[in-house]
Amino acid sequence: MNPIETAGLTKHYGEFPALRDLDLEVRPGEVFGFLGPNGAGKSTTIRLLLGELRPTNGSASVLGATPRDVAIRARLGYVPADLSLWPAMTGRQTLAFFAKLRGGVEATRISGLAERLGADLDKRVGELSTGNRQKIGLIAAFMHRPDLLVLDEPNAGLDPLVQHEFWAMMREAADEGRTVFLSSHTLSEVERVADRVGIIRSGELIAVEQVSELRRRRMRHVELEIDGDLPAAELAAVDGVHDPTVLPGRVEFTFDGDMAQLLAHVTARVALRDIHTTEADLEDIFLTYYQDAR
Ligand SMILES: Nc1ncnc2c1ncn2[C@@H]1O[C@H](COP(=O)(O)OP(=O)(O)OP(=O)(O)O)[C@@H](O)[C@H]1O
Repeated sequence: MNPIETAGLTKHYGEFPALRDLDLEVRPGEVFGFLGPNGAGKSTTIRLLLGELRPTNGSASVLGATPRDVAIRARLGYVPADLSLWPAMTGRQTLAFFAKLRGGVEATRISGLAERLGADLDKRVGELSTGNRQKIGLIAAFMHRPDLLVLDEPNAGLDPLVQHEFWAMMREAADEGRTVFLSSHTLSEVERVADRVGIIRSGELIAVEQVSELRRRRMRHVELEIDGDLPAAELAAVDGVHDPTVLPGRVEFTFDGDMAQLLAHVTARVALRDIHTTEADLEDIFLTYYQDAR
């Protein structure tokens, strides 16, 4: 049984379809990146998986149970997008409270995580900065070594050093056979830690890929300096050309096709003066998925 499985999972807010027909399998021991821009439906999916929302249609199974089953609570670690803690409690008191709910956590486990993240456990939570408060949320999610971690855009406000430590914590959890479901709108983050990525847009899952496959399909930015006219429509007709921009004496586009074929096509029409290519990053691949889906 996979730690997360959904079938036709759908959520409407009134008339508005925030999530449509989601079929998803997240496997044991993987970090699954759930990637999409603001408003794509990531938090809605997560709240359905946690039983905070009821689906309009379809179903979800989490750790082999229905999301509302309280028996799975202790095996879950959750960091919500809008983490709210008790402002008057210190980090230490907050974590002690959560530890109790989860049947106890060794003090050394908590202090070890606090040290890794540089968390201040003695300040009142209400007096902490956003990033420092987030660290308390992360410790609460990781400290009882849950089978499934559900993290909704968890790196909010974390500085780069802390982010690295947090990525290492996710990797370690997965290496121990636990599963991480990580929602993010940053492809570079997901690329670093995830094994597979699901890309969601306007409530629809548009692709699920191995990160290695995303990299293999990595695009290039191509810039051609030319003499003559090369209309965008003609360029767009070449296999692998995306988003051509035509400027005076220059055309630019992203490209994942056959370079020889491209050059033959171009030189048959205009004089080619220079070529610049740079490897596009995963953000561009991400955009391409969106464009393809549109
Ligand atoms: N309670 C609600 N009532 C009505 N519409 C909602 C509600 N919650 C979310 N939505 C809408 O559903 C869509 C998906 O929202 P959701 O919060 O799931 O997106 P998200 O991918 O998590 O975005 P973000 O990256 O900004 O957190 C958005 O268009 C949002 O405005």
